[in-house]
Order: sequence, then structure tokens, then C-alpha cells
Amino acid sequence: IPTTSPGLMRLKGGSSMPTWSDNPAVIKLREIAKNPYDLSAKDAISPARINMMQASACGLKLLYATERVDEATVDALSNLAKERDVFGKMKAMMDGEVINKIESYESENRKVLHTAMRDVFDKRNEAPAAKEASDLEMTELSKLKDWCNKLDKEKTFTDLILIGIGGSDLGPRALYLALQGYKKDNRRVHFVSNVDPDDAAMVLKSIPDLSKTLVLVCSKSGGTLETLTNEQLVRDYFVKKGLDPKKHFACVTGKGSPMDNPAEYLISFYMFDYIGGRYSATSMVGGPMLAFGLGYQNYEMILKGAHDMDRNAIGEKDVRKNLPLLLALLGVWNRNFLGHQTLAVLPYSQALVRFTAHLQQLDMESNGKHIDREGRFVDYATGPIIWGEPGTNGQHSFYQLIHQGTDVVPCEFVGFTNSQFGMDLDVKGTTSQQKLNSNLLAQSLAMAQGHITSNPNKCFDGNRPNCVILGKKLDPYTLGALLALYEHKVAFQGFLWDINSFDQEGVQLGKVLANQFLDIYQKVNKGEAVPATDNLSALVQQMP
Ligand SMILES: O=P(O)(O)OC[C@H]1O[C@](O)(CO)[C@@H](O)[C@@H]1O
Repeated sequence: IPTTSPGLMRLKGGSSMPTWSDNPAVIKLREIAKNPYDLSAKDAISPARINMMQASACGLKLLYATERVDEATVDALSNLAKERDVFGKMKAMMDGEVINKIESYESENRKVLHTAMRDVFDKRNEAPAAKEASDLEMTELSKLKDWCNKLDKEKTFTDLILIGIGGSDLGPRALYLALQGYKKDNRRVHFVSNVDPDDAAMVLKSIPDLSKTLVLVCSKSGGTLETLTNEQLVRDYFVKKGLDPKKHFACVTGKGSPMDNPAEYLISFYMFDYIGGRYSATSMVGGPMLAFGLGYQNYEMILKGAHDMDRNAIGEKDVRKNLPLLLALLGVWNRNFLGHQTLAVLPYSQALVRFTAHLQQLDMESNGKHIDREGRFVDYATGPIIWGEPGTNGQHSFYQLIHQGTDVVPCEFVGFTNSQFGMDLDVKGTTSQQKLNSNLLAQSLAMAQGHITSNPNKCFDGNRPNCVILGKKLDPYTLGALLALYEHKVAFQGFLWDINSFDQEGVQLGKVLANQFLDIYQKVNKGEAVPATDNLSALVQQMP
């Protein structure tokens, strides 16, 4: 990682944060990391340890006896959280201070208020942390509720196509797929995100009755190439089928964006500049689609679960009881002190099939950063590579490497006592759900304790850190809590690393170059000559 760059001049001296290496807790943790807790030692994982190393909030339990930590490690991590002022920074975020910025450099300069989108439950005994933002969201929520009532009464629409990409697709799609057990009868939601024309084509071909189909175009900026292109493609398809897009198209966008043109849409919902795309699932980006497919009450329960987890994140100062902070600190321990580069998130729930994909954006777009909040290149590791697939399918695919590969992959397992549909059968004395959960627990323990034999081919070193997140059932409330757990884990890690987790400059260069390639394609389409001497034209000409 570069620590200096000619392109990066510090304009302002003096940092409010000690450098990472000067933090007493970092020094202490480096010392502990020379000889970390050995999970593979005899009796290293005991019932007492399992009972002690766990925390619960909002119906979720975090078991971390299988992480390479002892109480002294957790104490040192707790000190790190204090020294890096994570609660001060979380409060600043929830109160609506401008924290999405890089000091003295051009940056987004915005508040970060996704928590205000669900701070709508307390009957105003306790004022919401950012009242203005919560009040604006209340207006959108009541508009949404009225719209849902109207749709329920009129029964005109059975299908909805959501067009969006990145945060305007991944989070909402992951939540919708996660709650299929709560879907409204005779309602279906479809998703078009990729600018690959086959994505839209396949969805359009699968729609049973286009005349009963809503299209919800979702873009905060109202200017994303993929979304605008797909909107046009789908509009064109409606027209070709003799349908008036104005009677079918609705939108979610930022106030004042190029898409904020109510005359073009049946209805327009709004999100705000202080809602980052990857944090927007509980704003109107998720709202209309989820309320259409699952019902407004279920959408409200998602918000409630997320809000309760927000309370745990800001209100619980004991790290051993604060789920997001504990998960964040365990991640930092694995990343910065044990040196692990990736993190696998492995849900033992088919419903969470796209949840890890959402977490990839949430975590990697937030914390894949190489400068701190004052513009200095960091000399410590930041966000890990996130990946994963649901178990047990993953077990029959990549778990070989997780158990015996030369890289250690910390894992976070997620599982539930009960299935969503309850359609289960006792085969050979156990249900399928119990078989699923036996596998989850077995993988966690196998990774941690390993198994040594005289045959090296059958040896498991163990000592592979992991933790387990458990809930009773994946219902709307629990899913909201799980979503917010990860949102705050990512934010806390950003606060610990003192980076800005809320911008995404790293995606810009590719977009600029893609537009330059499009100019070349335009010339080719018009039959104009393209220069043979530049890299871009040379690459375009490589397309078979
Ligand atoms: O909602 P929009 O403005 O279309 O943006 C979509 C996505 O594009 C990104 O800016 C990244 O390219 C994401 O952060 C965002 O979620």
C-alpha cells in the first residue's frame, strides 16, 4: 500500500486521530497477536466458553467462541473502540453531522442518515436523532401506505419490474428474495439491473401479463447509464405491445435529479442525498417494491427490526453486548492483527441467496479505501474481500479450501432455528431444517478445532476463526435487524480505521473510460473511421 503519492499533497496539518500504530490498543493487540488464542488446543472450546462468548440483540445471537480471542483480546479490542471514538462517530452519523467527507479535499460533503429512515416508531416520546430527515421520510411512508391501499383495492397490478443497479438493486433484491415466505398472493417482483440486453429480455419474456405490470425505475442520481438504458428498453417494449408507459411506470429518485419528472410517472417516491445507495434498502429505494410484493405491514416490520438494531448500535456501550460493534471488532482483529484478507459470509438459509452479494457492495464499496478521513494514505489494512454462498451448497463447492487451503478464510455463518414455510419432513429421525443446522454447527466447529491424524491428507489444522449468527426464524423483523447489524458493522469498522465509508470514488474511473469507449462505438456505428493508434480503439477492435 503506497503511503506517499505526488498526487496527494496534504493541505492541512494536524490530525484529530492518533495514527493507527500509535494507538495503545493497537500496540497491545499486536503483542497479543504474536500468540493468539489457539482454538485447536485440547479443550480450547468448552461449554463454558461457548456460553460466555455470545451476545444477543433484536432476536439475533452472535456466538464467537470459535474466534481466536480470549477475554484479554476482547478487552483490548474494546479499548481500541474507545481510543478510535467509535461511539462519538456513530452519534455524529445518526445526529446528521456532515461526516461523508475528506477533510480539505473535494468530496461529497454530505450527512449520512439511513438510520433516520427507520427512526419513525417512538411515538415521539423520544425525538428522533435527526428529526427533519425522519419527518421527510414519514411523508414518503404515508404516501407509500396510501398507494399500497389503492393497489390492494384496485387489484390492477400483479407484477412489478424493478429497474436499478448497485444499491438501487442489490439490497432491495436481497430483502425481497429473503422473504418469499411472506409474499402477497398473486404478486410477483422481477429485477432488471445489468445493461446486458439479455437481462431485460429474459425478464420481459417471463412476465405473464404486461398489462398488469408496474415498472419501478430506481436511481438516486437519476443518471446511471445502465438504469436509463434499461428504462428506455422496457418503455419501448411496452409501446410495442400497445401499452402506455405513463400508466405503468413509477420511479424512486433523489429530489431534483434528472429523473425527478412526475409527469413521466404514475407516482414518484423520493430518497435524499444523505442516503448512500448501499445503505438505501430501508428508504424508498426498498419501500415501494417490498411493500408491493410483501405488503406494507411487512415492510414496516423490516424497518422496526432495523431501528431496534440501530438502538443496540448506539445505545449499548458494552462491546460484549453491542452486536454490530462486536462483529466489527472481531473482523478488525482477523483483518489487521491476524492478517486475513478475505471474509466469507455463509448463510445457512436459501432465502439469503443474494444477501452476501448485497454485503459485497455494502462492505467493499464502503471500506475498500486507501486514504483516511484527512486524505492521508493509510499504512494498515482496511476492508476485506467479501464473498460467500448459502450452505449447504457451498460445502460441496469451495469448503475444501476453507478447511485445508493454504489461506485462512474467516467465516461468518448465519442460520435460523425454524424454516420460513414450515414445509418440512422428519427423515431418519430429523427434519431438513435440523440437517441444515447440524451442518452449520459442524462447519463452525470443524474449522475451529480441526482434526489431526497421522495421514496428512486427512489432517485439518483447525484454528480457522469464525463466528455464528443465529435467529429463531427469518421473518421481516429479524431480516431488518440482520441488515442493520451489517450496516453498522461496516460503519463501525470504517470508524475504527478512520476512513470515509460513505463515498465511492473508486468506481468513477471505469465509468469515465466506459464513456470514452462508447464514443468509439458511436463512430463505428456511424461508419466513421476510428484512430488505430490509441489503446481504446485497439481494444474495441479486438471484439470478435
Ligand atoms: O441509484 P443510482 O444513482 O442509479 O446509483 C447506483 C449505484 O451506482 C453506484 O454509484 C456505484 O457505481 C452505487 O454507489 C450506487 O448504489
